[in-house]
Amino acid sequence: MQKNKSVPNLYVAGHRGMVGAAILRVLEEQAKQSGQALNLITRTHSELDLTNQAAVQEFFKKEKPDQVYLAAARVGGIHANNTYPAQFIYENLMIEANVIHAAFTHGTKKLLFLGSSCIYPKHASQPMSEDALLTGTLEPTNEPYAIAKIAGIKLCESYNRQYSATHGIDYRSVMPTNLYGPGDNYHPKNSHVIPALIRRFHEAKISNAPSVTIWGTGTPKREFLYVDDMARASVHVMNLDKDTYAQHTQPMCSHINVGSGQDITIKDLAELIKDTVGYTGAIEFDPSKPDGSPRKLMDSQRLNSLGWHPQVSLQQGLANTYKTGTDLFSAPH
Ligand SMILES: NC(=O)C1=CN([C@@H]2O[C@H](COP(=O)(O)OP(=O)(O)OC[C@H]3O[C@@H](n4cnc5c(N)ncnc54)[C@H](OP(=O)(O)O)[C@@H]3O)[C@@H](O)[C@H]2O)C=CC1
Ligand SMILES: C[C@H]1O[C@H](OP(=O)(O)OP(=O)(O)OC[C@H]2O[C@@H](n3cnc4c(=O)[nH]c(N)nc43)[C@H](O)[C@@H]2O)[C@@H](O)[C@@H](O)C1=O
Repeated sequence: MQKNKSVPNLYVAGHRGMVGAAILRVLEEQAKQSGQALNLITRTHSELDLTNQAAVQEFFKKEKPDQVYLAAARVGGIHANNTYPAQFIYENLMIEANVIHAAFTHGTKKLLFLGSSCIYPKHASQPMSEDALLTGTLEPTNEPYAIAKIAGIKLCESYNRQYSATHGIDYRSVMPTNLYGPGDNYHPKNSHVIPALIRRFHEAKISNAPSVTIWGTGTPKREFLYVDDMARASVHVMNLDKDTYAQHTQPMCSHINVGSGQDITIKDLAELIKDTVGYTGAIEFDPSKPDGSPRKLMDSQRLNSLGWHPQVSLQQGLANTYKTGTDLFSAPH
């Protein structure tokens, strides 16, 4: 595609993932509505392994993106985090360090890093504000992933602190709550709870199974956000002017929460998904499986006060996801 030199080059890392693909949709929609050209840069994982420092440096030297959306990561639910902790900490640290340092080295002024609500302490007071970071012990099932995500925030903060005045860089971090939507990972064990349960209830409906088993006690509470709302938040935060962002993320131009503002027990979520799928059997619980954090509701008032609000309710989002989901059950992940 012919590049238009007068508009910025935007690199979306992880563009084939659930969030990266949604960010592309939002950028494309905004470009269409405004009539402006869009210079997108993308690479698949097999074209560019972001854990490879030399390859990442070469890529940034060649493409020199003006803006980077860093949505590539090793991602998974409670079982995957608990089973593959080395991959979760190593790959995420490498991806973040390589991309953020290469962005700085090759003149990228704006970067948005995607973290996660698991950065906050297991027993943080609810709702969790941005200031709860590093105030207590993390949830053990995902501590390695959380440590890597905290390192990503600190990379952005540190590069800003050292180089913002001299090099004009402006690296920001958003902390999404649990996300779901089209393009999710439906692996029976490694996925997050929503895609896992959509698949399990759907398969039980097809096979007329008498019951479906939910991991854990059903008592933990989670906050869920539809991925298109997350993508709109990402583009919104990237495009806030520097002074506005700095004023709202004092003292260190740090991270900002992105959540729906409402949470639900896993038991009630299971009932909702059961209804969405149209399954009529029973629900059972397996308390031998981990519950993880008891509650993870984020305080997203900072971002709300900056003009972003979620648009898609959990009921609507689940219905949209189920409509698009079943053909993805057999996708590799
Ligand atoms: N999903 C959720 O509930 C939440 C997600 N987040 C964060 O949002 C971001 C996006 O997550 P999501 O879209 O759900 O994740 P996905 O697993 O759907 O997508 C991740 C993407 O990153 C790519 N990727 C992974 N490793 C590498 C690598 N070494 N080199 C190049 N590309 C790589 C994957 O490519 P491939 O598939 O080919 O490996 C994939 O395109 C992540 O930072 C995640 O931590 C935060 C909170 C909740
Ligand atoms: C986004 C977030 O995701 C992970 O943390 P998590 O919030 O624990 O996410 P989860 O979706 O896997 O589980 C939520 C709850 O749901 C229960 N649950 C029931 N039945 C199933 C089930 O079948 N699959 C899964 N995965 N969970 C189930 C499960 O026991 C837990 O109580 C981390 O990767 C973390 O690092 C992170 O960032």
